[in-house]
Amino acid sequence: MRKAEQLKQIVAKEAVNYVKDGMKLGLGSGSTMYFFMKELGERVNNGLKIVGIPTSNKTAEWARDFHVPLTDFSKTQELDLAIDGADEVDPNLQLIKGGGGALLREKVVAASAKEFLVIVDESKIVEHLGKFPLPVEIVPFGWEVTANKIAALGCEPERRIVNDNVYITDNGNYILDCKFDKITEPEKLNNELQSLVGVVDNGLFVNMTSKVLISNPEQVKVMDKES
Ligand SMILES: O=C[C@H](O)[C@H](O)[C@H](O)COP(=O)(O)O
Repeated sequence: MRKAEQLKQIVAKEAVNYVKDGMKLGLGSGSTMYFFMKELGERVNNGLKIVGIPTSNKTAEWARDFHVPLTDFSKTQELDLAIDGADEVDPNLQLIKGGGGALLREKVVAASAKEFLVIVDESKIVEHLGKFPLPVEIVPFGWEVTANKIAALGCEPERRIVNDNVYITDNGNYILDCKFDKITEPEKLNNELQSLVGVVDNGLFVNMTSKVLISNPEQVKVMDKES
C-alpha cells in the first residue's frame, strides 16, 4: 500500500475508536472513509451495534459490502456522530469538502449530528483555505448564469468533467470547481455563495467541525475547538 493510503488507513482506524455501541452515525464519503467503512464493518461483525446514514451512493455501496447497517432520515433525524474526510482543514477547523462531489449530503448529515469528526492525513492541513478549488454544487438549469455570478465573487469556476463527461452529483446537479487561491473569510464567502440563486450548496464547512484527527507517519494528532 502507498504511504498516502497507509496514512488514510491509520487515521480511519483511530476514528473507529470514537464509535460507541448504540450510536447513530453519519457516514461520510471519499477514499479515507473507505478505510473507515472497512474497519467499522469489522467491528460490526464482532458485535458492535450501530446504524448509519450514508452521504453518497458509493458509501452506501461500501456499507453493503462491509455489512454496516444503514438507516435514513425518515427513521431518525438526530445522529450521535458524523465522520468524514476533508480536502482542506484550516487552523480554525474550517473545511473545504466536495472533492468527490458529495458535499451536499455530507453537509446535511454533518448538520444533523451532535458531533462532527473529521479524519485527514497531514497533507490536508493548510494555513488558509482555497488552494484546493472550492466545489460548488449548482442546478444544471441556467448553470452559465450561476457560474458568472460565482465568478464575480473573485474566482475562476470550472464545470467538473470526469472521463470526458459532465460530472453529475448523486442529487442530479453540476459541480463548479472554483479557484479562489486564498479564502481569507470563509464564513463571509459561504454566506455570499449560499445567497446566489442556482447554488444548491458549497464545499465550505464553516463552524461545523467538533474534532479533527490528523495522521502523520509517527502518530495521529487531535485538533479540536479548544486546542
Ligand atoms: O466529496 C467528497 C468529500 O468531501 C471527501 O470527504 C473529501 O473529498 C476528502 O476525500 P478523500 O478522503 O478521498 O481525500
